[in-house]
Amino acid sequence: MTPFGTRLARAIEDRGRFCVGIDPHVGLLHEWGLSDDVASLERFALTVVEAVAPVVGVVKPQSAFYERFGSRGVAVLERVVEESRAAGALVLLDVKRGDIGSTSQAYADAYLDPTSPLACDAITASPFLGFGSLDPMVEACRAHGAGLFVLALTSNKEGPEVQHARDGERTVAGTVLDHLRRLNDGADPVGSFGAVVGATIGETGEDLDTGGPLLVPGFGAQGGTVADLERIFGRAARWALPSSSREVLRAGPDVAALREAALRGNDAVRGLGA
Ligand SMILES: O=c1ccn([C@@H]2O[C@H](COP(=O)(O)O)[C@@H](O)[C@H]2O)c(=O)[nH]1
Repeated sequence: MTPFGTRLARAIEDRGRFCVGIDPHVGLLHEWGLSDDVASLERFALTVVEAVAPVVGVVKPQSAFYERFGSRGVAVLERVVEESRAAGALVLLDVKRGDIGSTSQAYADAYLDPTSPLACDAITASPFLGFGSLDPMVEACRAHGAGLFVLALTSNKEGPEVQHARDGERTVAGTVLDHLRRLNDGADPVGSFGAVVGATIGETGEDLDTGGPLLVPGFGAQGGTVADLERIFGRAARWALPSSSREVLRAGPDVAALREAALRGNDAVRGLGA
């Protein structure tokens, strides 16, 4: 199986680095003239898929917005994953899983094993039960050519309390980034083990180049700009995936307008890391 990093490098080359979040917020359902029910969730999410999955490299559905409708919402998520992949986009499911190792194995089976109904190209994971607790997910990525994006420096204002905490010389975030560097060692052109680093984090002094990709939420609605990306990431931005949900989704429900918003985002970040 082709490693995720290789597939991602191709997707960036062919379609660009911009990642569109498919987050059916209740407020957006209403802005689109829809109700807060499963039929509307499906209409919203599949409209976004139709508009953006044929043109962007990566889409990022946020699992919470589907889970809140129970099993019927998860069935919609399954369609989002399947139809996005059929349209040629990689699917990075934002689900931020992490637990003791034996349960991490079940998460790996659920999202990273291609025989699962919810199999994706990559997922987000939380390392805060200890990086080693993610080993089953790491092994599943190696076995199935999937990718893992591990929280390191998140875009929310509460993140630094934990992520900037120090154990001797190293911060918690720095330790996460070191683990990722080890996992990506020797990968060419880029590894399959990414970090989640927000566009809103400001200066941290951390080395963000791990040899793997960087998922960069916080771009757009949370205030992150192209200038922030250039300042925070420098050369490491060559493997960055700036990600935006609400800012693109507000262009809907018109399919052409949504696609235009995604293409605009893609153009804005094309030259990063050059
Ligand atoms: O540090 C993080 C990690 C994940 N997210 C997720 O990204 C999107 C952001 O949505 P916007 O509408 O573009 O603000 C959302 O799904 C978050 O859960 C993040 O924002 N920050």
